Amino acid sequence: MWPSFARSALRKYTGLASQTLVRAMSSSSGPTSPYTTLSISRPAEAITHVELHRPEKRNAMNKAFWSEMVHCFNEITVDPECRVVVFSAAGKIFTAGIDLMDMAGDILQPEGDDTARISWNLRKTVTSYQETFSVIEKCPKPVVVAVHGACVGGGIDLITACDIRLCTQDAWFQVKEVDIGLAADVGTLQRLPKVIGSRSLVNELALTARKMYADEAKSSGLVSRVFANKEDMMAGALEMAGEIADRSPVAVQGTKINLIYARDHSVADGLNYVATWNMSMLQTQDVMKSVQAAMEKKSPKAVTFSKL
Ligand SMILES: CCC/C=C/C=C/C(=O)SCCNC(=O)CCNC(=O)[C@H](O)C(C)(C)COP(=O)(O)OP(=O)(O)OC[C@H]1O[C@@H](n2cnc3c(N)ncnc32)[C@H](O)[C@@H]1OP(=O)(O)O
Repeated sequence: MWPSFARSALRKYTGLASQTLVRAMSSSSGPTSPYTTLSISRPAEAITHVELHRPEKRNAMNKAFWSEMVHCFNEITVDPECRVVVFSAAGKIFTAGIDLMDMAGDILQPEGDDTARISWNLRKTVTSYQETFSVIEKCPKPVVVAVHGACVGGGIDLITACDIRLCTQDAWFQVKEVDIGLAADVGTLQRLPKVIGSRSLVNELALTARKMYADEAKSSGLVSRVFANKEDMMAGALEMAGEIADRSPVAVQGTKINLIYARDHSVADGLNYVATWNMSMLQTQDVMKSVQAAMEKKSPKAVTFSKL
């Protein structure tokens, strides 16, 4: 049975029976065309659910995955019906990271006639894999990621590119790359230090590949909430996504873009950027609508915002 807050959230956002949505959120039958590794659904208005869907291989990231993610998030970026994304995984765990069978050729036997060409091709491969997760960050719609079970290697690259991280009590996280002889190269080493406050802890995790469990993930700031089980987590993720979707998309998307800009620049540069941003965006009708609703003590849900 779903917790009461989840049932009320589900009713609030859709008016549909909660059990229908539970099924839509958590038991997709397989990948959604044109994808072979992702299942895409719309569990509630303005919310897109992206689910990793290779459960029999523990959602290992095969060749198809690396390009499907780029296609998927480019579509979401321009989809005016989507205001927020919930990202989760089907099956026993979140992900086992890179598919060690399918990807070995690209990494271990790169093509090219000489060292320069082999190196150049390998560089192109790495930068294209980086885009698989950078698209999450470049997408202006906030992404709430919900992790259960293991989140290994490439999984850390993925979740550190998301905006809000949730996990279950049984979740564990592992920066596994040193164990397979490489320096992580698709985002973990760049983003994890910006997520976790302790540089020492980041270094420890990346250099030893030790597992970090849910409680430490919470206390270190990797995740913001821990749930007893996956069902509760998906309800919590959907409720949070609903809170975001209720608000002005101009405000929400501008907030994501400015938070990421501020992370990567000085305070002075960030203030300059947001001043220029808001010299346009403050002119949106959404400000007047939102202020009026606040004055009338109405919730943002009561306001109709134009699509963006
Ligand atoms: C330029 C490249 C940038 C990217 C770099 C990324 C690097 C990384 O991701 S490093 C991390 C690599 N991953 C691993 O080392 C994890 C390996 N897997 C495991 O340790 C376990 O599978 C796991 C603890 C995650 C789950 O254990 P469980 O007992 O639940 O499952 P298994 O019986 O082990 O596996 C079930 C089937 O899934 C296949 N599988 C699991 N992981 C992978 C993988 N990483 N690659 C390919 N296939 C994987 C496993 O072979 C089983 O398949 P089958 O035998 O056909 O049933």
